[in-house]
Amino acid sequence: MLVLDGLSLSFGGAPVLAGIDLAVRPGELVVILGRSGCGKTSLLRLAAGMVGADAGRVANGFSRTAMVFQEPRLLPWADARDNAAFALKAQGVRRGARRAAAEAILRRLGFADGDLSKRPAALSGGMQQRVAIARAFALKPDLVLMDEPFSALDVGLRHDLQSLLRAEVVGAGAAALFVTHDVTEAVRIADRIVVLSPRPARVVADLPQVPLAGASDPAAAYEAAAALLRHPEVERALGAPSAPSAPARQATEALPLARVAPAPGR
Ligand SMILES: Nc1ncnc2c1ncn2[C@@H]1O[C@H](COP(=O)(O)OP(=O)(O)OP(=O)(O)O)[C@@H](O)[C@H]1O
Repeated sequence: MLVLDGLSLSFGGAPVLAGIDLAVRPGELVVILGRSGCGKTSLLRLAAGMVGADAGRVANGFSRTAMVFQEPRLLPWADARDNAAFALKAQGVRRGARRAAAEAILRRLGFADGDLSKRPAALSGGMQQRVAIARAFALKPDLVLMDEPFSALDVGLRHDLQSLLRAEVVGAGAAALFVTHDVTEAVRIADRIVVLSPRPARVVADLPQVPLAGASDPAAAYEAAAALLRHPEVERALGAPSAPSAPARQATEALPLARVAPAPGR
């Protein structure tokens, strides 16, 4: 289990996180949802042990933690296969075995023969991000920390990878802590959605969900997102307008979604 206990953090005296309590259990995908700049990445970096908190503590009982960042952070001189195999090298896995493992994951992520030996400069942004995801999954992590990993991808690929994340990571019994500001993404993948307030971030809602990734009805995610936004504390935290009267609410039902969710094809 990963336990974040009373985490507080400031930058230059300005509070960013104000007493965050959160637990992530094996087999659970927890989404952290909050407005841009509210402190989501900072919280993930604390969870990863990359920075220390001003107060509180992080207890990580998982044995293999992998992280996927917003940007791919690939080695420019190494091809896709070697980049995806990189973390296995540090674990002492032999070259042939680690390249085979990396290749298998890259193929599941949609890589064709000709792409496996391309260097990052010859890959699209979406392909580079898939290499970064393969690098994390190759470790067979029991905890994955993901910082808006799909935000640069087109909507079809994003949906494929959301389903794959649930199947490969959560389906294998691992846990994931996933940061996003996209409400529809949150309802597609989450077992629980933890909503943060604007700076300084506090947990304002911690809501169980039935994840919709792979659901055949594309409208289901929008309906679930709209339902989430009807929680007053969620609506306030995500910056939607204050609760309108019933007739006004009907007239503007789609408006908060347009503000917090990416436009189709982004
Ligand atoms: N190293 C740093 N030094 C000073 N301020 C920082 C540092 N890192 C983050 N901040 C500030 O802390 C606040 C929270 O940043 P953070 O990146 O955690 O937010 P976020 O919710 O992940 O944002 P986004 O959704 O835009 O990625 C921001 O105001 C940011 O400018």
